[in-house]
Amino acid sequence: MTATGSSPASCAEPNTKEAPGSDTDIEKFAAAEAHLRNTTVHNISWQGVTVTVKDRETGLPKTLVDNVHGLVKAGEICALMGPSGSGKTTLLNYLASRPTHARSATGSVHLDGAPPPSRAAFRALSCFVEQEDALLGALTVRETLSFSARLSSSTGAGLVGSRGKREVEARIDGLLDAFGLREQADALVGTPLRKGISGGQKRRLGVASQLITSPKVMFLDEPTSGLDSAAGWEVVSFLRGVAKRNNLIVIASIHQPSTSTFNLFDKLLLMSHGKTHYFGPVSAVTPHYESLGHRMPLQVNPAEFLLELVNTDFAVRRESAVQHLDEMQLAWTGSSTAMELTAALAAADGNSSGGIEPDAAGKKPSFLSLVLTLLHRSFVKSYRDVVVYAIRLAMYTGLAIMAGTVWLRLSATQSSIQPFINSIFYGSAFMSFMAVAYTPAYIEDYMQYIKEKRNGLYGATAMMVSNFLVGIPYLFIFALVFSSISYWLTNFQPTAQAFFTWVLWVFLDLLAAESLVVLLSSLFPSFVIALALIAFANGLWMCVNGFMVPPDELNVFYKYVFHYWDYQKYVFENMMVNEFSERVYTCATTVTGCQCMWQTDLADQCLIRGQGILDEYGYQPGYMGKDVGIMMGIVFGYRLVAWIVLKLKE
Ligand SMILES: Nc1ncnc2c1ncn2[C@@H]1O[C@H](COP(=O)(O)OP(=O)(O)OP(=O)(O)O)[C@@H](O)[C@H]1O
Repeated sequence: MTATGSSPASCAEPNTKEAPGSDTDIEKFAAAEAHLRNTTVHNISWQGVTVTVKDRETGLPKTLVDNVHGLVKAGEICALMGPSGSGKTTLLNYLASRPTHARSATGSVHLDGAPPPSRAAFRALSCFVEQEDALLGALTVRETLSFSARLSSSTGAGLVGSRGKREVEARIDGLLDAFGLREQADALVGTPLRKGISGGQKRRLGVASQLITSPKVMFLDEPTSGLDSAAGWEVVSFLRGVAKRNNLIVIASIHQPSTSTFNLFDKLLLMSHGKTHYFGPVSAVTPHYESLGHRMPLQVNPAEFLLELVNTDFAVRRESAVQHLDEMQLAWTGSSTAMELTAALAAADGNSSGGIEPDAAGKKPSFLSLVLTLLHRSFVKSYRDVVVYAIRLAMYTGLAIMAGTVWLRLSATQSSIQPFINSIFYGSAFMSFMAVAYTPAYIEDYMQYIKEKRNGLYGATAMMVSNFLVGIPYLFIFALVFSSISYWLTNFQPTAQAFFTWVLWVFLDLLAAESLVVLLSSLFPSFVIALALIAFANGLWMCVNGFMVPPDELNVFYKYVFHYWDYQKYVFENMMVNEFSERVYTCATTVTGCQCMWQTDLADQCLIRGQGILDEYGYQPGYMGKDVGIMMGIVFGYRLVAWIVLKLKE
């Protein structure tokens, strides 16, 4: 194993730092990185990888990756490079055993010359770092690693149970040091409202959090995209250090690395139009092209030079450019480097020691332990990230003050009856509507879930259960705060029982509204689309809940298609029953005598029995238990469909 961290050459990059991976580094990190050491997988090889999709436009087969071979040994870091659309991500997904959305995908991927015993075994031995690695902004750097360890399907959780917390802490400290994040350990990752660590540090944290599960093979999709050259160099340099010290295999697609970042890689797979144009040592790529008559000018970034050579997108005369590209590709297949690769592949297959099984050390955490860890993580996020609940609490408090002061101290007279009804409708509908503010926080959790699901950490059930449970106390607090202010200011029926019944219905309203947000945001995890759909759904529920058009008047389509499973119907109906079923209102007295707008059995006493108002809507008391059951059913239904959506997206 060599330790040759290159120093950066360009002046835009830190030239005082040395890339980790030196002999002193190996000693320094020996103990802290013991868990990362790869003694199991000696190489990964792939042969004849061909991925074909159904062309979106023509419907005809389109080959994205065409008969690609390669071999990367333990301790090597390989760059997958090529112009945009050359098939890098597709190949990376195929190698990492992830979905490629292909019509057909063929070819073999071997570990130490033999196919892995199963997809699950391969995944346990490897990890994939996404291009936009989702991190939770409200967690600190150390917490991010700690939760990854606790959720991890291999070693992390096993350690928490068996070898203890200290061992996990030691691993986390080791990773913080290895990725230069020790000083940021207690810094927040960063939310839109609270600045956190830099983009490069986030990327390093994303890589480190995948390493906590001790993978032997790492796949990274453009780990430097969106970073400046200095930050990009640091990411690859730290990665190289860890790979060298621990004999890991690293394969990373990379867009346009700077010279010094490019030189950190040991091997290069250069692709264009899905085909291999070069696979071999980085140091031999310029000689290869020189032998084809393409001398690299001095002072030119080799990566840029190579990308320009194999890119036909901007060619003035495209046909001749494509023809020239084909000739270069043909020249590669006949080159000595290609022959060496063929021989190395044959040797690797010849030395096969049978399928490699992942270490048995790590146990999968139990479902309960996963849910508790997710609850803990969501709880930390809930009180630290104001977007999750604090802003909503402020909003609901503002809404309560506004509603309470607009409908201020209504009296039990007939002129207050319509304002009472309006207030009931407005409060319940608006509370539901404002649940839309939960969308960004949920989409962040969703993205995190997708990433962690792909890495085999936990599934849809653990996600849905923990998400549901963590919201309950907050929603109850919202309901209590909103009701405590608006109920008494408005002067709804002033009894404790009526008040707590009211709180219950506001709580159920919020529970259903948040479940609707979860469902629609799971279906369309894009803020704008989810927002539009949630607003539309709320608009629909408001129209058909019985306030705008009394249920008996509602046309049959809306009544039978939407009204009965509109959760706002049950909230509105029960709040109306709560206010009117046991209250009596005075009629107006004029010079001509008593004038009652609602005629009830109390008209001769110049009073209106509240039930008379309920009769107009067809509402009767005594159905609260049943209606609570229906509300729970609707909440459960939303969650169930959201769970199915998450399952299908797996
Ligand atoms: N079903 C499809 N029909 C047509 N083209 C497709 C289809 N699926 C993928 N492609 C195209 O195939 C090409 C290969 O995609 P891939 O993401 O693997 O390339 P890439 O080299 O990683 O590109 P980039 O560097 O831009 O991420 C892209 O141009 C993509 O748009």
